[in-house]
Amino acid sequence: MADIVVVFHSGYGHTQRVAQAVADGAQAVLLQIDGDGKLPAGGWEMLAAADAIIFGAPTYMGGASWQFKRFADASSKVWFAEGWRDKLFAGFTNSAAMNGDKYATITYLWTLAMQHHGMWISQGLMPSNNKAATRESLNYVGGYGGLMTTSPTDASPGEMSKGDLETARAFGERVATVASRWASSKS
Ligand SMILES: Cc1cc2nc3c(=O)[nH]c(=O)nc-3n(C[C@H](O)[C@H](O)[C@H](O)COP(=O)(O)O)c2cc1C
Repeated sequence: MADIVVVFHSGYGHTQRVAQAVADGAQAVLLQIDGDGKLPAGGWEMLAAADAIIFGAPTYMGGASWQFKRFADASSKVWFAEGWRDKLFAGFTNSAAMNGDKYATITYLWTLAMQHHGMWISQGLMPSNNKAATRESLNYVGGYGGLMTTSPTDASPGEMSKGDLETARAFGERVATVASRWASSKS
């Protein structure tokens, strides 16, 4: 089985819930960036050992939270040594508005993966975009480049859409499937 790490920041717990669902689907380890933008002890080593890294950040003011960006900037040390070259990457974001400029965050996560010479895994589910679709349908938010989920500003993490969490789980499963194919093609 591939070694997958979900590295994420969450200011108020919503993105954390999504991260948990992604990790459940991918059978991945969770690595939380703290309120100062730092990883716990051993975090960089976990990332170095991973076959696939899934980035997660809430969308704040049309981009990733500053704590995630601090982590990203700190990864420049890894970048110098090309330490993440040819790893698999994927990304997700949660925000309050259905659009809310989430795609800007996904684009940033993709750019970070590209700077590290990585391979990007897309969201992988068709959107639920017909009249029969409901808020709890899979990929109702309609992401392609990465997983996008939505929680209204007055909703607690416990009130997140079950459909979004199922979508997150399916996204995690996709990363695990691709990662195991990738690992077997290298051996
Ligand atoms: C500083 C700040 C900026 C935000 N900017 C956006 C935004 O640009 N678009 C949006 O849809 N929601 C925005 N939101 C709402 C958050 O994305 C939303 O509450 C999200 O669930 C927070 O995730 P978290 O609980 O993991 O921190 C913003 C929230 C904060 C606190």
